[in-house]
Amino acid sequence: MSDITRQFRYRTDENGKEVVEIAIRGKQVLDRPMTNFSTAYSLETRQALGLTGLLPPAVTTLPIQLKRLYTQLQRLPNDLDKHVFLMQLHDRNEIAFHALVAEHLDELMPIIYTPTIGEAITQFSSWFTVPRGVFLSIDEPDQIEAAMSSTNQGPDDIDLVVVTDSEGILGIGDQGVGGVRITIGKLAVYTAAAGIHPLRVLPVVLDVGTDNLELLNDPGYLGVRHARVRGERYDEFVDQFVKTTHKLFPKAMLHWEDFGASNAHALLNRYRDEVCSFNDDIQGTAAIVVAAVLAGIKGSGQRLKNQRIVVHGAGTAGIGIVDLLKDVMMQQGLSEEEANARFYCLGSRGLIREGMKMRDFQEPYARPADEIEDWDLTEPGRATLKDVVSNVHPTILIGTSGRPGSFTEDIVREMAAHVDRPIILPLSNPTTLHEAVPSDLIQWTDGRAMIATGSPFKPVQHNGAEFRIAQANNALVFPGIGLGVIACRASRVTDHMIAAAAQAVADMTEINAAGDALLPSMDAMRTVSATVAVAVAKAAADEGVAEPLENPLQDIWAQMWQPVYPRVEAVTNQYTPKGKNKDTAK
Ligand SMILES: NC(=O)c1ccc[n+]([C@@H]2O[C@H](COP(=O)([O-])OP(=O)(O)OC[C@H]3O[C@@H](n4cnc5c(N)ncnc54)[C@H](O)[C@@H]3O)[C@@H](O)[C@H]2O)c1
Ligand SMILES: O=C(O)C[C@H](O)C(=O)O
Ligand SMILES: [Mg+2]
Repeated sequence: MSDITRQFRYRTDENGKEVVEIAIRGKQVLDRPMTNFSTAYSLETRQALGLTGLLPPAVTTLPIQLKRLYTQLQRLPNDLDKHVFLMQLHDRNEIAFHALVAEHLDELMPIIYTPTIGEAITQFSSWFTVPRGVFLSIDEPDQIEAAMSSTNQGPDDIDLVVVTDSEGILGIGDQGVGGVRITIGKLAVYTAAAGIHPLRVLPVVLDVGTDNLELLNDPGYLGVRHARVRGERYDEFVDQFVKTTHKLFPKAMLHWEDFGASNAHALLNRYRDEVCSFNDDIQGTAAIVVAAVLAGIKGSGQRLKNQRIVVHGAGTAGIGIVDLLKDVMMQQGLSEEEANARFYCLGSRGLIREGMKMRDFQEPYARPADEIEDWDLTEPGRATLKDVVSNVHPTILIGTSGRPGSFTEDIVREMAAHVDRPIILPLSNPTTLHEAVPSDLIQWTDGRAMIATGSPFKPVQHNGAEFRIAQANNALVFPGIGLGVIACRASRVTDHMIAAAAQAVADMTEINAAGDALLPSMDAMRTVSATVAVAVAKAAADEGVAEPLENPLQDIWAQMWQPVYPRVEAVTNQYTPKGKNKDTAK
C-alpha cells in the first residue's frame, strides 16, 4: 500500500481546525466530492488550484450555497426526485450535502433515508448514475482484496465499514445489487447524527446474486445475474470478505445491514468474538426499542419483569429485541426461564410453539405445545395474533413482521380493554408496511396507547392534546454506538454496550402527560448520539474491550466532524497513506 499516490488529504492543524491539502489541479478538483467547494473557493485558492475560468466570478459561502440548493430541492415534485437530487449533490459536493442535511435534519432524514430510500433501492438500476461504494461479486471471490483496496485507503484510514448482502432490505426483501444504497444511506446517517468523518467510511455490497425474479428479468439490472448463492460458497465468500477487511482496515467496526434472518443471526454469532462487529437490525433495533419500552414502563410506573410481550414477526429485528429485553429482565432478577416466559413470538405460522418447525434463534421462546389447548382458536391448530392477544392480554405489542395493517382495530381494542397504557410499536419499514398507523392506534385506545413507529409519522391531535410520535428507528442509536466504539477504539461490541446504549436513550425521556413521546425526536440526533457514545465507551471500558476515555464527553465531542469547508492548502507533494496518524487521505 505504501506507494499509492494521494490526491488530497484532510488533517487537523495545531489549533484543532480541519485543513485539506490538495495536490490535484483544475477540473479534477471540481470532480471530487470532497475537494469540490464550487463557488465558495476564494479567488486566491482558485488561482492556486488552477480553477481560474472554471467557475463563475462571484465568490460565495456555504450558507449562500445551501440557500440555493434548498430552493432547487423544494421545486422538485416528489420525494424520490428529492432523494436523487440529494444523492447527486452527495457525489458532487459532499460537504454541502452533509451541511444541507444537518440544517434540515427533520425534513431531509426521511428523504435520504427511510422511507424514501426503499423506493430508491427498488429503482437502483434505472436511476444509476455515478457509482459509490465497493461492489464485491460472488463470481470473483479472488478480487475481494483488489476491490477493497481500490479506494486507496491505508490501514488507519477507515473507522467504519457498512455491508449488506441485500437479502432483507427493510421489509421489501431481496433487492440485489441495489442494496448498496442502504449502506450509503446508513453512512450518511452516521455522519449527520454522529459526525463520523465521511472519508473514514466504506459502503460495501456483497453481490451474491438475487432471487428477485423481477430484477433477474430486467435487461437493465446492474447486479450479478443469477439466483442467490447459498451454503458453503456463500459462507466462504463472506469469510473472505471479513478477513480481508480486517487485514486492510484492522481498526474498522463492521456494521452488518439487512441480511436475511438466518444469515444475520449466524454471521453475528460467528464474528462477534472475532472482530469488532455490529448487526444493526438485531442490535441497533433492539437498543432503540428497549429504550422506548423502558421509557414507557417508567412513565406508567410499571416494572419490565412484569410485562407480557407479544412480538409479531419473530425474525432478525423481532428476536433481537426479545433477546435484549430478556437480558434486562435477567438483570432485574428473573431467571432465564422466567424471562423467556414473558414473550409470545409469532411467525408466519402463528404463535411459535414447541414441536413446530422453527429457526434456532427462535427456540428459546417457543411456548409450551399444550398452551393453546384451552384457547378458542380462530383457525384450527394455529394461534393467530388475534388469538394470542385475546388470551394473553399483552401489555406490549411489537410489530416487526413487514405485514401492513396486521394490528387491526379488533386486536388493538381487545388489547386496550385489559391494560391501562398499552405500549404498541409498529416498527416495520418503509411506511407502507407498518402494522398500524398512529392516528388509528390513538383513536382505538382513546389516547391511552404509547406508540413508537419505524418510519416517521406526523403528530396526531386527540382530545385537544398533541401526540408526538416517537420514531423507533435504529437510526437514533446506531450512530452513537459507532461513535462510541470509534472514540475508544473498542475491539468488540458486547451486549453490555448495547444495553448501555438503550438505557442512555431511555434516560433522556420523561413521560408525564398524554402525548409525550417515548423517544427523543430525530432532530436531537446529535445530542442523542453523543450521549449514547459516552455510555457505550464507558460500557466498553467496564467490559475490558477498550481503555477508559480520559475525558469522555470532550473526547467524543472532539471526534464529531462538522460539515463546513476546511481551510485549503494547495500542495505539490504526493501522499502515501500513513500507518500511524488519524489523517484522512485519498
Ligand atoms: N424500526 C427499525 O429500526 C427496524 C429495524 C429493523 C427492521 N425493521 C423492520 O422490521 C421488519 C422485519 O425486518 P427483519 O429484518 O426482522 O425481517 P425478517 O425477515 O428477519 O423477519 C420478519 C419476520 O416476520 C415473520 N412473518 C412473516 N409473515 C408473518 C405473518 N403473517 N405473521 C407473523 N409473522 C410473520 C417472518 O416469519 C419473519 O420471521 C421490516 O419491515 C423492517 O423494515 C425495523
Ligand atoms: O433502515 C431502517 O430504516 C431501519 C432498519 O434497519 C430496517 O431494516 O428497517
Ligand atoms: Mg435494516
